[in-house]
Amino acid sequence: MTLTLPSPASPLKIGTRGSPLALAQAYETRSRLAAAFDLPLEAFEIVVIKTTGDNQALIAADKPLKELGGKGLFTKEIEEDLLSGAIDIAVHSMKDMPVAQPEGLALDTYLPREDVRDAFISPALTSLHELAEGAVVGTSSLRRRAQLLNRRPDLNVVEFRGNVQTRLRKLSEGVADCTFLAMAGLNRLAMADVPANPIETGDMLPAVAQGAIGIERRADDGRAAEMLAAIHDGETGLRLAAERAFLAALDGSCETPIAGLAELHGSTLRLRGEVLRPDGSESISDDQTCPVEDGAELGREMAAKLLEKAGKGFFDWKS
Ligand SMILES: NCc1[nH]cc(CCC(=O)O)c1CC(=O)O
Repeated sequence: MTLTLPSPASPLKIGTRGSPLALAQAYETRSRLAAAFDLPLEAFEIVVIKTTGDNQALIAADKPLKELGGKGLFTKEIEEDLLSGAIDIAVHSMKDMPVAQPEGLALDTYLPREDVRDAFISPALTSLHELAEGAVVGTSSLRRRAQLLNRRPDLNVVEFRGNVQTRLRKLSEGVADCTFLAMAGLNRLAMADVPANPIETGDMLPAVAQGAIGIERRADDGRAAEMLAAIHDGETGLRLAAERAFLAALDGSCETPIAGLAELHGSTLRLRGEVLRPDGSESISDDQTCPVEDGAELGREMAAKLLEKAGKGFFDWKS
């Protein structure tokens, strides 16, 4: 098959949200594609798409994101633009992507994964272990909140949202002693001046797919499929297959505290998974290995095992 490559006259349209992190990820995708096919950057057009999530997050800046409404809050408009042909590919943080895509779309290309760890961010402290009794921690992530309270029931968790600058300002105002972000985002934005220290995965298991960029396309677009295959990272693909199968079998949404991480050691895949009660009162976890090609199966098995241990109502909020 001969591929009609994009050109400055007929560029490949790359859709993305407009946040600094989303743009950095779109630029990375563009440079990898340009390098793989020896094309000028002008053969690609970055199309910024405003999503319902972006609008609502601006309007209701203090509300927990989970109260702003349903699945696909940050992806609906982008996927509509893919299906209509307004864009050709879309770049996403895989951590924010539902486990299944709408009919007609495929999401199976991943760039090499960044640091998977969470970052501990504090102007005064360098690690979780330095937090004093009763310290105030700021996060809007249900997973991080539940994990923190599970290990440290004495901590006070306050709702914390916004970009890095907003969070740093809140910290300097004394609103909280620390906050958390993904190392991946900080690294991609080259935010060297942020007081961030990585948290080892044994202390805080990351979200499924944290640090991974995924690229979505129309399932029947042969050109996009072939171009994306050239920049796909197979190792990230194997790891996400295990993690996303785990998440899918748990029926996880962004409203359930779930953590999962797959790592490759030669031909062996190690999968760690954790589910927590939203209030942090209970954590159930597992740590297993399998041959690399069996990761998805292990993910499903681990999910079934954890769900059985958890029992009904485990994810319900206690009032
Ligand atoms: N939910 C927001 C989100 N989605 C992806 C990242 C960071 C980058 C990544 O994990 O790929 C973040 C912010 C954060 O958790 O700090």
